[in-house]
Amino acid sequence: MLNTASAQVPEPIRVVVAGPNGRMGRAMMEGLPQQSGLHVVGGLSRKDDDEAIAAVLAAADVIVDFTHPATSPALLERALDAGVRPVIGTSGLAEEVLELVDGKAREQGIGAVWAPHFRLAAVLMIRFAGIAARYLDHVEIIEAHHSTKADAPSGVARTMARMMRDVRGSDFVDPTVEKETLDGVRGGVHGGVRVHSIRVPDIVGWHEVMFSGDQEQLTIRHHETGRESYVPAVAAAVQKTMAPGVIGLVRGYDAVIGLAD
Ligand SMILES: NC(=O)C1=CN([C@@H]2O[C@H](COP(=O)(O)OP(=O)(O)OC[C@H]3O[C@@H](n4cnc5c(N)ncnc54)[C@H](OP(=O)(O)O)[C@@H]3O)[C@@H](O)[C@H]2O)C=CC1
Ligand SMILES: O=C(O)C1=N[C@H](C(=O)O)C[C@H](O)C1
Repeated sequence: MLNTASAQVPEPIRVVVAGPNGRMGRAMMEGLPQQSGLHVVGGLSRKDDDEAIAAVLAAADVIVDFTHPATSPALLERALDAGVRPVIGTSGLAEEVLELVDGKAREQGIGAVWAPHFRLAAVLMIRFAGIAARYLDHVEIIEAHHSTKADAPSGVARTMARMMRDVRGSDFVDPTVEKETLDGVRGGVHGGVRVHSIRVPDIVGWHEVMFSGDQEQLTIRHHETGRESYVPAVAAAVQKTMAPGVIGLVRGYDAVIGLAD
């Protein structure tokens, strides 16, 4: 005899996608409905008025945000006030915004996820760079993206520069160039880490971290070729925000998947 009590199917998680017409938004709108346990209820665009935003948020459990640092903070705040859990991929957000998300999520007793990169190999690159930063005195980051990317440097480059400076506990050695014959030629700098941003058509994402020690160099490189593979990772982050006991902001895709040290 069928035991109907144990055959209950859980309700799907209702997801709204911010920026559904952007490159990442399109990938989410196409891919997330295929993910088990998820139901995409709609998208939120800058064109939507207050009423439309309120209606979509009222029908959602989670908001997936790959938009722009100018508009993302207000939308995230609004979503959190409505009790909707954010999964944030937008780059260029200030630390204060992430702290606000964490605080509001805790107030509401709900989860949230932010990740500078939602790909496994990218997370490994960030981890490996953190290890090498403890031992090698010189490092520079080169990142390349499509020419329509809004921000520079990439969120990942910024995150890695800060993280490497933090694990080292002091600035990296940043050699002085006696005469720069082109303004800005040495890139941006954080904690002695030089960061160089390349913008050309048709590159999805490319990061290289180049360390130098004593008569030796170490290069860690990540290169991605498409956006479809973000979908299962973002779906895992959506699930994470809903997991029992997850309250406040979970930082990094490594924390979402419980990557072992
Ligand atoms: N964490 C990660 O793993 C990844 C993060 N990203 C980040 O996700 C974000 C989106 O990337 P991508 O999809 O390539 O970007 P797109 O420019 O293709 O799309 C962004 C969308 O955001 C919306 N938007 C809201 N506010 C603004 C604004 N002020 N200016 C421009 N667009 C705005 C637009 O939609 P509308 O007009 O409908 O509102 C637009 O379609 C970026 O910050 C990027 O760095 C990208 C890939 C991976
Ligand atoms: O804009 C992109 O495309 C990407 N942005 C993220 C970043 O700024 O680090 C991550 C990835 O490199 C793709």
